[in-house]
Amino acid sequence: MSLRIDGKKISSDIKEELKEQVKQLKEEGVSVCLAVIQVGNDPASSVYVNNKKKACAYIGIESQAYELPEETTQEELLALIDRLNKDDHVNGILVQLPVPAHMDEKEIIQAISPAKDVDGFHPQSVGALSTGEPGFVSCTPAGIIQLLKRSGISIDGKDCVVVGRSNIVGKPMAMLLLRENGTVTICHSHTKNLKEVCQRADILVAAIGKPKFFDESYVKDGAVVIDVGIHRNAENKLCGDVDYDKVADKVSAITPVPGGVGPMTIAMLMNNCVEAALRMNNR
Ligand SMILES: Nc1nc2c(c(=O)[nH]1)N[C@@H](CN(C=O)c1ccc(C(=O)N[C@@H](CCC(=O)O)C(=O)O)cc1)CN2
Ligand SMILES: [Mg+2]
Repeated sequence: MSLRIDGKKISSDIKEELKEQVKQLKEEGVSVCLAVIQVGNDPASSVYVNNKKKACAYIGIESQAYELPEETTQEELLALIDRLNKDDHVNGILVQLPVPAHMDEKEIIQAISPAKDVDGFHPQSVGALSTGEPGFVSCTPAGIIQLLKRSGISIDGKDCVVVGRSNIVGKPMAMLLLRENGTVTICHSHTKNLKEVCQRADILVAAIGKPKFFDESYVKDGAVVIDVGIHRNAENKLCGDVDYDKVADKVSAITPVPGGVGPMTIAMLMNNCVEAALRMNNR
């Protein structure tokens, strides 16, 4: 029997801890405020933005929602970000991704002040992660580290294989595992013998973006499997990059989809907002 890593439970524990911390900070006169910007009305994005607002309300973080029309120009969005960067009341700023095709995502991410970059997507935040300087860490990979730690899974000295090299998940994931003294391999579309590399993993992070790609032939007995994928089939049922039913019996621990990595993203966003307020108040 493998351990089913319960991201719902762990994220809810983290939110409880943050709620207590925010209550304490309020008593000391420190408030926490997150500005969430959505451009257009992509239905999935609207769900995520709504969940972020709900998490803020639960924890006691003020949220400011900016719901901008699809035809908003790059300049208009940059002007809003500039205004929020300069607003001392606002601790964290995020732009929900993806932005509409006519916008320049890179320029938008770079416009957010690194001090308020609670998504951890700014190049300065990414750079700080690799050099060990203080900075915000991308929420999904940070959440995965919490899932492992809070499940009593040690990373030190382990063979960690990350499949996927996106700026938001794969690359920061590799840096975080390295920071925890894992021996890290990053695989991608040009990797030769992907299966053999995955079979060596003590900890396999699947972020390839293909539904149920990883079956039991990719994992070694007793490995820990973290599934970052989220896919919806024709019947609206969710699945990950890992074929859970085929893999679960062979491994020591595995995250389900839904209810594994996904819920941690918002919990870690909330954590970064509190961290931003602490830093802005020199705590
Ligand atoms: N600015 C950002 N944009 C996007 C991010 C991000 O971190 N910052 N990540 C994703 C969307 N996202 C949060 O924004 C997100 C995705 C999924 C989940 C989640 O809890 N998933 C559930 C399933 C939910 C469902 O039913 O669809 C799970 O896996 O259990 C939370 C947040 C892209 N954009
Ligand atoms: Mg404040």
